[in-house]
Amino acid sequence: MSDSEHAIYFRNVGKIYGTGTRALEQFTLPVDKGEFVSFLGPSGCGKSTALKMAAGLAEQTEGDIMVFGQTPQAILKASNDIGFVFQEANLLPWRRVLENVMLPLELRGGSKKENKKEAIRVLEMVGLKDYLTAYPRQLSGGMRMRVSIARALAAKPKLLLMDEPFAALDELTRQTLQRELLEIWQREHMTVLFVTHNVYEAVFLSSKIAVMSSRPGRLSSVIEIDLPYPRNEEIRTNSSFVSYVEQASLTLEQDINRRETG
Ligand SMILES: Nc1ncnc2c1ncn2[C@@H]1O[C@H](COP(=O)(O)OP(=O)(O)OP(=O)(O)O)[C@@H](O)[C@H]1O
Repeated sequence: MSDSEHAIYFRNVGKIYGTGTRALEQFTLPVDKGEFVSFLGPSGCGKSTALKMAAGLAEQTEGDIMVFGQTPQAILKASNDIGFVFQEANLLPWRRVLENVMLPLELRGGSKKENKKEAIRVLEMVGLKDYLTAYPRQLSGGMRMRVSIARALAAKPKLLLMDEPFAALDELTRQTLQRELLEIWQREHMTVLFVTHNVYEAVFLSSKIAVMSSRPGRLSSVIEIDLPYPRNEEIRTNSSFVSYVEQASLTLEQDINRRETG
């Protein structure tokens, strides 16, 4: 498979920050187009660093990263193919919901009418069509995160990078948003890279989990999650689901034990 046939290819990637901290080492991971891949690993193992480099917001100090066959910086400059969602919704408080979602489209240019139509389409998709004129302060945390997701989707990214987007939400809201995200992913045919600490979340969402070792982050193992989509709530009690959770937890624990005894 050539590089352009992969959504992302991390090849022997290393990152040493200016402070001397080594965040990643020899990190290699190919991601096929249309996959849903989670990065699962202990705090500080370099998950966010890997995501930022894929977005072109930070640069690796070793190895290379290709996104649809190009460098992330080239993609960032030339297109809106990469969308980013952070743990905080990061909405502009003085802009209404619709205006927040229209912002990236406005920055890109195009007709106001078309931009508005697209913003409404994605807000409908995340279940917020009745809140177009609300301000962020009038929304719950889960609703604000939906706006943030809608804003990322408005530019129709081919690759969506999500850095612990549901970490600050209560468990029920988190589960609802997980289901909604999977529906959107399937409908829009995107590739998703999703950072999480949460083993259950990683198994529920992913077609593949990249388990990372503690800092400097390396790839410990890749777990293919062979559970059919669409995935609904019942799957969480399915015996295969439970054994994937055990497998991922064990891989994480083994790495921590190795570090403590090694
Ligand atoms: N801008 C920076 N300058 C210097 N060091 C940094 C910078 N960003 C991250 N680091 C360090 O790099 C390491 C990896 O950080 P990173 O945020 O990528 O980890 P993470 O796995 O996403 O952590 P968490 O799960 O806690 O969010 C950490 O030791 C962190 O302190």
